Amino acid sequence: MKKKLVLVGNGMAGVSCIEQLLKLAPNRYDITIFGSEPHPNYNRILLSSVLAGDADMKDIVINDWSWYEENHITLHTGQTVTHIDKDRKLVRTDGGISVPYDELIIATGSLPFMLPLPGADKEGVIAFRDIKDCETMIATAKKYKKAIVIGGGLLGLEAARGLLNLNMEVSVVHIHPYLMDRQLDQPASLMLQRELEGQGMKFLLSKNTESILGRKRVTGLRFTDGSEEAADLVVMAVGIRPNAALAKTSGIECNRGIVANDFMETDVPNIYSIGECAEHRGISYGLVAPLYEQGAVLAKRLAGVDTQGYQGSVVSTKLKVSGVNVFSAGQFKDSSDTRAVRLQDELDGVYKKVVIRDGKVIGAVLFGDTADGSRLFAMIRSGEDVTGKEKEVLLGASAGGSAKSGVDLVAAMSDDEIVCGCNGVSKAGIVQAIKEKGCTSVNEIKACTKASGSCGGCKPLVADVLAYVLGADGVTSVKEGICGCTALGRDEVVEAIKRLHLTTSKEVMNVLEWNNPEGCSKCRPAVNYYLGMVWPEEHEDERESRFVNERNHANIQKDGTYSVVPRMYGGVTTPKDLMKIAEIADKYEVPLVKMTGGQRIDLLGVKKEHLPAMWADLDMPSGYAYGKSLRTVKTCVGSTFCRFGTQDAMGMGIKLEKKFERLNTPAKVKMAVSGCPRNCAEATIKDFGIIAIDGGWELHVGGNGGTKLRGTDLLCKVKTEEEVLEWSGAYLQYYRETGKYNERTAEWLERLGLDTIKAALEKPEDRIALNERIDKTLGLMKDPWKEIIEEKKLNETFVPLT
Ligand SMILES: Cc1cc2nc3c(=O)[nH]c(=O)nc-3n(C[C@H](O)[C@H](O)[C@H](O)COP(=O)(O)OP(=O)(O)OC[C@H]3O[C@@H](n4cnc5c(N)ncnc54)[C@H](O)[C@@H]3O)c2cc1C
Ligand SMILES: NC(=O)c1ccc[n+]([C@@H]2O[C@H](COP(=O)([O-])OP(=O)(O)OC[C@H]3O[C@@H](n4cnc5c(N)ncnc54)[C@H](O)[C@@H]3O)[C@@H](O)[C@H]2O)c1
Ligand code: SF4
Ligand code: FES
Repeated sequence: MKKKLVLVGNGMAGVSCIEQLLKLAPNRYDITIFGSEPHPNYNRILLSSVLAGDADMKDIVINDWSWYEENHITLHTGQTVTHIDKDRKLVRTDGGISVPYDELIIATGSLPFMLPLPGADKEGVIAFRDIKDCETMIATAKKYKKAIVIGGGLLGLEAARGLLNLNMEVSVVHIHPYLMDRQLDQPASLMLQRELEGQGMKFLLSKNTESILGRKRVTGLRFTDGSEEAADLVVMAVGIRPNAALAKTSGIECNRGIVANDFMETDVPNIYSIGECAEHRGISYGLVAPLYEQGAVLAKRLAGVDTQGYQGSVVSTKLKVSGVNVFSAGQFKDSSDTRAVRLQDELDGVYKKVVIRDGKVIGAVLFGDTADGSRLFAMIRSGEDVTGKEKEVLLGASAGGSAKSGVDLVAAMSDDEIVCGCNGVSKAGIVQAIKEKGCTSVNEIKACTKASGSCGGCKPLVADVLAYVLGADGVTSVKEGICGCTALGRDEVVEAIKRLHLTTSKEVMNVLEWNNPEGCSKCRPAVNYYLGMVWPEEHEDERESRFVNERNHANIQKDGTYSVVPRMYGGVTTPKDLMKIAEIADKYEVPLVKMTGGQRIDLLGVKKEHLPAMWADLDMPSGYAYGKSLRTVKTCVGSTFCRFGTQDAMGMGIKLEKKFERLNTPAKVKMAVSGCPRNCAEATIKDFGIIAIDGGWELHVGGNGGTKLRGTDLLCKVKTEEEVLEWSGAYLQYYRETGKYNERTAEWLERLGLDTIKAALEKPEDRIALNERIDKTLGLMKDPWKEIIEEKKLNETFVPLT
């Protein structure tokens, strides 16, 4: 007769343990699982993605109903185990079911901590823990406008991002002065705050909530400093508590969590505990990686396979908010016995910190560029001595000046480096699955190894390992929709817009059966761009689909003020314009005037209400320093003044900027013109760089000077200025027509390949046709501020910040 194994808690840790056990000893137990929730086992982590519109509820099921059947597991959903009878060895549920056990696993997870505030029981006050909470938020967003998230940790920020995507106005209330204080130090936290403010999130920092206002339903919060903030929805994300009540009332030893030894055994024979409810060596974890390790140990124990036992885990975290790269691992705070190596680049928004004690890396924080995360995490785990190499450790992939990415990064990784942190899968594990099991796609790797199956953050790295082993052509790419609202990719959406003559986002989303009819913050700006690109005359730009900076035609700064950058073609100005700018800076008491990297003047710290009047006084075109558009054409003085110059770089730059200003492009575009190969305008790190040579010009493409440094490739050499304009027009239009929204030219070029692009532009008739299309679009572009001021549409069109 088989032994009876009962699992209480149908969640991530418990079921993962059962999966392992079935592999090790498929016929050893009769298994029964109880779960309070009415669902089969699902990926709780991806609730953030569901809320953000990047995944569907059906995508997050890990094991569907049939899995239980196929493995002969008796599943009782919607049943909460309320009592464990240790003497008679049976469990009882609130629904009256009673089941005997030989072995019992308690994996009841955590409960969200609800602040015991007056009014916390009002309608509209919820946590973010399960499918029900997620559905409540989605439904609330259809009816109400304003949400407050209490808690600026991982969960709070992911909830806030999701609610923004659902078109709610979102404020995050945080008790400390810095966000994610449990994972980040102050500089990284400030950079994160700035980035999220740019995405439209509002923060109320150092705020302690005193009570929740409203009669039946919440209407707002009152803080201990006396201030109040309105809200139709309050989401509490202030941490979790191990759900140990069942164990406690059943006489099993508990502290904060259920006390378990290295073999996940409680103090009662045949009763084990794993997951967030368990406490191992004084620690209850709140991330899946350690919980899966605990499950693997217990599976071995129950299968009778030798194990060293669970030794505890060092954890690493990544925030799952699109467009934000944050990584934190180990002990990242400074103390008297630690030293830290730091790198901070405010221009590119990159911050890296590595904390060292006794010659060993013990913690790291990365913001902006997290490519080194897995390498640093491997060092923290291995405890290798890095004495004398501390700076190399910090610079890592970017040592030597050129940041490694993609396949190069994989090549530099050691075999035991972890690729998937959630599931503990190393590079060697993935390489083995490719070579021995014939995996050719990320999905197949997921099925074989579990890598990428939890938070999904490692998907790009798994894809890079595939490309490293199989070469780019050997990898089967799986079709991915442009966001969770649709399964259609970029090309299919653009093709449908053309074929079905769709001219508004509403039409696109209705006709193509978006599963979220309103779209989300990922697809709305993308669809708006594609429509404008395909139908420049018919499509009316949908301002509400644009990001906040583009809606307000200015760059929001970290303190809520704006920056104003007037257009200065080719970086050339006049004394008259300079005097005007100086007078206006003085008149509006602009706190800071600064030159930008693109040779423009930036007036920083401008109050929102001063923007229209300032632009009216300036009477200069907008510099588009905020837009997915041509930003600047940087020039050197060229032959006009420089003794080395062979061509008129400034003149060429001015012509280009006048031609392409205001053009909508998939992502920002930067240009530069140098008057000779000395290349003082740094044209070889621009999207389109022009370098004068004897008797003509070289046209360089696909450069990027940001976090992912990329030098340009030579497109061609031409003789005349007219040819420069013709090739650049054709190139930009080809990028506009084939680029994915948000894809810089450097990524686009790598995706398409230089040869494809050259072939598309090679024939004069193709270049002429592309130029005709770009000219049509350019002819329709208007200066936004001029339009606002002239048409006196100020109050209607100037959307206040959300
Ligand atoms: C929105 C969100 C995003 C997250 N993102 C990440 C991330 O990116 N990375 C990461 O590592 N972690 C993340 N986490 C944390 C991760 O989801 C948890 O660490 C993990 O789910 C814990 O697994 P568990 O099995 O211990 O608990 P759970 O998954 O909570 O499972 C416990 C289950 O037991 C059930 N249960 C409780 N008591 C009883 C009872 N008496 N009888 C029957 N059933 C019972 C519960 O209803 C629940 O379904 C996230 C969590 C949330 C909420
Ligand atoms: N990407 C990820 O890895 C991820 C995402 C979501 C959730 N999770 C996990 O889920 C669990 C819950 O996440 P969490 O963010 O709630 O927990 P947390 O403990 O990490 O963060 C809670 C935050 O709330 C703040 N806080 C506490 N009291 C407050 C108050 N009265 N007012 C305002 N702020 C207050 C704390 O300072 C803290 O920063 C954690 O274990 C977390 O690791 C992980
Ligand atoms: S790139 Fe050549 S022309 Fe231009 S400033 Fe430098 S040396 Fe002079
Ligand atoms: S790192 Fe989370 S799924 Fe791989």
